[in-house]
Amino acid sequence: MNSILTSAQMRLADQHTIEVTSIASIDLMEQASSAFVTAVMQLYPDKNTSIVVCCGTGNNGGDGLAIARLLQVRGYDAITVWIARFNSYESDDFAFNLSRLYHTPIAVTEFFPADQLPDIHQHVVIDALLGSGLNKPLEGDWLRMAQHINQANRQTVAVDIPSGLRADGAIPEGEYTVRAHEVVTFQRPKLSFFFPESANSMDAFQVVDIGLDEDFIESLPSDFGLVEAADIQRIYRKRKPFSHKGTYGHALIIAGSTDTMGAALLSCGASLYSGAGLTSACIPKEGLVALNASHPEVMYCSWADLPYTWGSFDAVGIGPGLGKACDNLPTILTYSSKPLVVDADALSFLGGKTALLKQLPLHSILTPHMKEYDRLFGPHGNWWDRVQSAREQAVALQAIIVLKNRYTFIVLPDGTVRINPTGNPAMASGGMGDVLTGMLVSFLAQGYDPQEAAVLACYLHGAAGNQLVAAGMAVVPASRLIAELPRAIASVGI
Ligand SMILES: NC(=O)C1=CN([C@@H]2O[C@H](COP(=O)(O)OP(=O)(O)OC[C@H]3O[C@@H](n4cnc5c(N)ncnc54)[C@H](OP(=O)(O)O)[C@@H]3O)[C@@H](O)[C@H]2O)[C@@H](O)CC1
Ligand SMILES: Nc1ncnc2c1ncn2[C@@H]1O[C@H](COP(=O)(O)OP(=O)(O)O)[C@@H](O)[C@H]1O
Ligand SMILES: [K+]
Repeated sequence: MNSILTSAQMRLADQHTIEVTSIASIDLMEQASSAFVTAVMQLYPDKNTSIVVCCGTGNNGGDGLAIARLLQVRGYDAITVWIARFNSYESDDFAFNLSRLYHTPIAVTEFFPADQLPDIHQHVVIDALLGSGLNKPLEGDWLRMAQHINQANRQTVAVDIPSGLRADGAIPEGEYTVRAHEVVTFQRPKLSFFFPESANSMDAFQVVDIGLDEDFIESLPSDFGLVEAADIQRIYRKRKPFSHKGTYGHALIIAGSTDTMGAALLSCGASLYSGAGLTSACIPKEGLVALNASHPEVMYCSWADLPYTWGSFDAVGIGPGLGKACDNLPTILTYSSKPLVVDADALSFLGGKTALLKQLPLHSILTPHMKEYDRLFGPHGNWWDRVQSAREQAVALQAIIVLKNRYTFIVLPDGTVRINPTGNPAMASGGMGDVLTGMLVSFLAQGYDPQEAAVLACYLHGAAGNQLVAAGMAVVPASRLIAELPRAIASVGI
């Protein structure tokens, strides 16, 4: 897992690297700038590309100056530098890099507050105005400069972070930032990149290694970690040669109603294709023909039989398309001591029912999307607040909260958060969450503990979607994703 640092921790890592490895801070800036330039050269290999580098006077601006020089050394001849001299401050490394720039043919123009900014004719803008040192919203000349860059509507690449975007904390609605097509960020992604509000500031990011001390970074206490393929390799257990259906557990999906039987079928299919030894469906009887036609492997369990058969299930999920039958949830909670997966209608049913929420078996998995989350725990004005609230709720309920979005936040009972990187907009269609629920129940049934099951299911769900997009699909229906699950699992190990 890749820990994600706050900007204060990033500064610590910066200082630590300088002290321990005896690298001078100016050389660290050079390493960062060189890594940035390598990324830019891949984005714009044509060395005739005209580029304007817009620099502040702190270390982000210092990076910008070094980037301009290094691009020129690597053969890019159409480089212009603008410096925003909007106050008297300049960092030492900025000043040093400015003196280096005067030995090059690069044209440097400094803008003071009263100056008019010329039109931007260049093909690419490199945004090095402000970085992780941002401590207030853009205003005055800084705001005008950011607006000028955005209005030029050129290809914009931000150094470390789009100027004006904060690295962590709530992103207030309407906060103005430079709008970057690509962010080349140093060493670790910034936490704010994973919040939907950052979509106003950036389309994509890539992380470049600038040589900070990785052991030190990983030793810092971090509440947020990015799930990596290596985590999935570590968690996933290969199927054994002498195993049989009993080895992989019995999953029960309680779902569906007359009008929403498809949700139940999708969950059951996902359980089956994720490898549960047996999958049973507790659905309204009128869904049986459809169930047998779509997934003949799945068995049926009636509501009347549930109290007697409950002990035979290794994991239970409840909620997709369940409708009115949610009224049975209080009874179900009296049966269960094992963790449940609670989704969709069952989550809405639990909204505001604090006493019932507290009856959930320990380490149950709740899988709300944003609206379901707010229905459960009250409205939140932004994603930062929602995630902080989910951390408190996960600790209070000793539950795992899978807060679904482009980047799903898997919030663990100790209040720490795992961020799932996989998935894509081709998956943004109805039924996708029902598939995730089936996968979660399946992995629980196979004996993964709830935290492992949550990480595994979210990662493989998105990985299956990514595989289908890579194979040429622009849209991925949920039923198609199910069929891809075995291949996504195979990519981890057969
Ligand atoms: N950490 C690392 O690993 C490495 C980091 N590196 C680079 O350093 C960057 C961080 O640099 P940094 O700390 O000098 O801050 P930076 O963003 O340039 O701001 C400077 C000054 O701006 C001011 N200011 C703030 N907000 C403002 C606003 N809204 N409007 C107006 N002014 C505002 C504020 O001054 P104040 O207002 O407090 O007087 C602040 O002091 C980082 O993003 C990366 O690019 C790499 O070189 C090497 C490795
Ligand atoms: N743009 C996207 N990028 C990544 N994952 C997505 C995207 N859109 C949807 N998903 C995933 O699809 C699922 C949607 O869940 P949900 O909204 O509950 O769907 P439904 O209720 O229709 O079954 C979540 O797991 C979410 O992470
Ligand atoms: K920047």
